[in-house]
Amino acid sequence: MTQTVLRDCPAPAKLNLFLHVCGRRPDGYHLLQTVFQMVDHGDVLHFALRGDDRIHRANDIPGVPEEQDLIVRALRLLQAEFQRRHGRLPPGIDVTVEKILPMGGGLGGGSSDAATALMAANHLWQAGLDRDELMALGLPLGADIPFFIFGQTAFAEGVGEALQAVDVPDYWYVVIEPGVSVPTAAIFSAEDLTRNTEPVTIADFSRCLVSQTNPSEYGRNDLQAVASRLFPPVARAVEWLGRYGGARMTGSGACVFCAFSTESEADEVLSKVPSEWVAWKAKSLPKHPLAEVLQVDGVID
Ligand SMILES: C[C@@](CO)(OP(=O)(O)O)[C@H](O)COP(=O)(O)OP(=O)(O)OC[C@H]1O[C@@H](n2ccc(N)nc2=O)[C@H](O)[C@@H]1O
Ligand SMILES: Nc1ncnc2c1ncn2[C@@H]1O[C@H](COP(=O)(O)OP(=O)(O)O)[C@@H](O)[C@H]1O
Repeated sequence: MTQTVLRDCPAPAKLNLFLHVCGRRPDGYHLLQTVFQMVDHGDVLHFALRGDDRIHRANDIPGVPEEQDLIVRALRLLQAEFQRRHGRLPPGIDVTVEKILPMGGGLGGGSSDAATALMAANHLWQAGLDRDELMALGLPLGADIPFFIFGQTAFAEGVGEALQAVDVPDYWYVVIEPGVSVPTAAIFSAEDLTRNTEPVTIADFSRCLVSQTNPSEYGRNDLQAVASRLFPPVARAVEWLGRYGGARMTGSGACVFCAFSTESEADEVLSKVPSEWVAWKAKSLPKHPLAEVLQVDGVID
């Protein structure tokens, strides 16, 4: 084992270009259809092997105790799986997190951090899990984790774990953070949530893109009405950004996005965003950017 440090590992945000709730599993979890799109804005993680077997987050993240951090929990799961396969514990890891993404933003920050940690540690430890095995290991920690390990724009079904690659043209996205943190559970447990949207096919979505439909104008986000009712700043951000195109919420909120064909259009809208909100632009990423850092076949292409 030669490499002991992996620095500057990206953990990008995701946007749910649409999100339909099509039913419920017997255990109460909701069956979704969504298209996940990564964008070039996110957290940055650094990893260093330790002399002992401790998994340690080296910096504070306000509101996320180390023991509850999805990164720490994911690394412990992989450490245990390594022990099961190789009969010994791999070295511990110090993780440093540059936390950029807001929590409860619907950008999948915690899941993306955990996915990046799993891929980085699989590489550093030479643990030998293939992509499907890493995705299955991450799923119990968060439904978005398999997508980030899948590593490309995807049409997702089930709770988000049944993934198929889908081509979406490059767009520039303007994203508004409405300044509230939305707990996912509160949205899914709302009585007035739409839970019976008719299933669509990947071809329905792709056909719409061919006929020039902006990706944030296809379908809808079934979680948006409930989030807008419970968190009025979400409704205000949708209303404001909607003046410039098909604006909608990502995931269970709170962030709101709109797609633009050119960077200059995105810049123009960004310059007008009211100062009460944090806002940024990001370009779509067809592939996970960690691939360039790792350049390992079998983990991510
Ligand atoms: C909505 C999505 C869309 O990408 O993303 P976020 O907006 O959170 O980023 C995901 O499905 C978020 O999945 P996940 O990250 O596993 O959700 P959690 O926060 O663990 O879920 C909290 C609670 O919401 C409910 N829940 C969650 C997902 C789902 N498909 N059905 C549910 O009913 C469950 O009661 C669960 O205990
Ligand atoms: N590394 C992490 N980064 C962010 N949140 C984390 C992390 N680990 C655990 N969490 C928990 O996950 C919750 C959801 O955060 P996040 O994934 O960023 O938002 P969302 O699910 O809305 O996209 C947070 O409120 C926090 O309690």
